[in-house]
Amino acid sequence: MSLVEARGVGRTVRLPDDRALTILSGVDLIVDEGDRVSIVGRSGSGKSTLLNVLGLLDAPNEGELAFDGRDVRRLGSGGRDRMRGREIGFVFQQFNLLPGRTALENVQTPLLYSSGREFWRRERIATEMLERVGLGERLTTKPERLSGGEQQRVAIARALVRRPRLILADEPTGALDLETGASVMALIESVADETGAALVTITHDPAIAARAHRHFRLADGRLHALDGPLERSDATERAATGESAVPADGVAA
Ligand SMILES: Nc1ncnc2c1ncn2[C@@H]1O[C@H](COP(=O)(O)OP(=O)(O)OP(=O)(O)O)[C@@H](O)[C@H]1O
Repeated sequence: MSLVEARGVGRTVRLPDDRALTILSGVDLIVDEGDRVSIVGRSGSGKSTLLNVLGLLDAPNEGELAFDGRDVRRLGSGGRDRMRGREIGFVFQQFNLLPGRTALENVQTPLLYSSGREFWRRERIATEMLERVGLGERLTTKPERLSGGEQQRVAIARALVRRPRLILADEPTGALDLETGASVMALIESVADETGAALVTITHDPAIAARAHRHFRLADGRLHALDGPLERSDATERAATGESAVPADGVAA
């Protein structure tokens, strides 16, 4: 069974002058367990909106959206919040860490909404996750004293600490230099591999997009599959050599 199934999904918002703005239209996307999907597109094409819809943050006004076989519209807002907290992890360009809180406190935050063993063992679980991302020595360090790459590692640990089945990454390497970005991406992929999570990455960077198994482009709110799904080895080789499977502006001709 697919993890996420979006069929004919559309999202329209009402502007302050009462005009309607259609941001997404007729989007079909199926994401399976363990999938690696990249989405490119020009600024303003609707990428973040699509990620918010897939992450159950924004509701579609059209079409059907199912998560783990369940119709998201029937869940109600409490059910959507619980499903998001348990099953979905977000990684953003701007890390979004809580300032003034240690790395360990930041990573524990999602576990405050868990229950039972996960709740009571939250410090141990968060510590193990920080060790997993190579920050076992920085547990009590606050984000403002960490480098950009380290901050993103904390954010990754926080996103993945509940072992979500879907990871949604919005420009996860956008604030990092090329080398740090590639290592951060490799880290997200390896943790996703361990847990069998699906990974959907929005990026402007063709090398990051090429690391995925399936590639899409959003243009004017419509999602297009890019030609010829790349084999993993081919994608990795292209990423390593800087050769692009996706045009530099992220928009296919
Ligand atoms: N709630 C909203 N109300 C009004 N307009 C919105 C709203 N959300 C998004 N938009 C508009 O919809 C369009 C798509 O926004 P979105 O953030 O999804 O694009 P994007 O592809 O992620 O852009 P970027 O790459 O610049 O982050 C933009 O023109 C944006 O201004």
